[in-house]
Amino acid sequence: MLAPLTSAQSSQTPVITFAPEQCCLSINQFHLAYAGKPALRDLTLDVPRHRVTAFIGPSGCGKSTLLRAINRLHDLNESVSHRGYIALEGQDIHAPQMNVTELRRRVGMVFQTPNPFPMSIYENVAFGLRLQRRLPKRKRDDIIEWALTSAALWDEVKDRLHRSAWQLSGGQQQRLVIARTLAVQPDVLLLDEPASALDPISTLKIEELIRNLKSQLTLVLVTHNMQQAARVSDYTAFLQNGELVEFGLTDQVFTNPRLQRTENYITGRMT
Ligand SMILES: Nc1ncnc2c1ncn2[C@@H]1O[C@H](COP(=O)(O)OP(=O)(O)OP(=O)(O)O)[C@@H](O)[C@H]1O
Repeated sequence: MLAPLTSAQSSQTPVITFAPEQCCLSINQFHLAYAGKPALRDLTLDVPRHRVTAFIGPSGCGKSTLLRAINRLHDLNESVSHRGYIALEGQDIHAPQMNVTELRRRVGMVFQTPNPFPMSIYENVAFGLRLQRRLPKRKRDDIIEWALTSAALWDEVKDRLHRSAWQLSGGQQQRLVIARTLAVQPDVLLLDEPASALDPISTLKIEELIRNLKSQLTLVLVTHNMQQAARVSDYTAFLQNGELVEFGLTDQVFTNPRLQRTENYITGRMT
């Protein structure tokens, strides 16, 4: 497990800092408002590389807003204003020289409802690759097999790659969407409640996949499911009212939270 450099905790500004070589995303005093109404309040948080970090907290606390901020999905929403700093591998994501298309390749995002495109399984995974660069077919096929294998889907679809993606089950569709994201080799995968629309067996497959993927990239998971956060994440950030309340090792946050507010949420005394 990564050892934080510093762990200074107060009820106002909990801060855990990782060494630069351990830190993938660095969020510093980040504030975001919709039409002037704050959704994230001066949030400071480091996301460690090659680990799973869970964002938990009551509905409306700002979890999805923070995920969307990390790959600049708010750019087209004119009502959004923000200040502060988010860095990916030390680079300010809002710097003028930041290429947003390249940022979104490096920071993939998977949503609650599986959203395969209306095309074949093969073409879904090839989609981002085709936008990115021209590849010889052999090379493209290799990447598609690698991405589907990484998403634990290859064995189930290898004989029907050219059938419609919409013929897959919901759980398979979600793994296909993850394969599509992996194919362009992101550094970070943001998962916004990726299993909440799935049955228990598909949910366990997604959880196993998340645990396995951290050897390849950094994962951030938004979930309402406390057991899921405890099962798959290494670190947990608890947000409330747009503020970071507590951040620490998942084992510590779940078994020995520092703050009463965290304990109340985790034990279901606050929803
Ligand atoms: N596009 C938007 N325009 C205006 N307000 C928004 C928008 N999206 C979110 N909000 C508001 O920002 C706050 C944070 O919302 P957000 O969706 O990030 O919370 P959340 O923690 O992800 O909630 P949930 O767990 O219910 O998905 C809420 O008050 C919400 O109403």
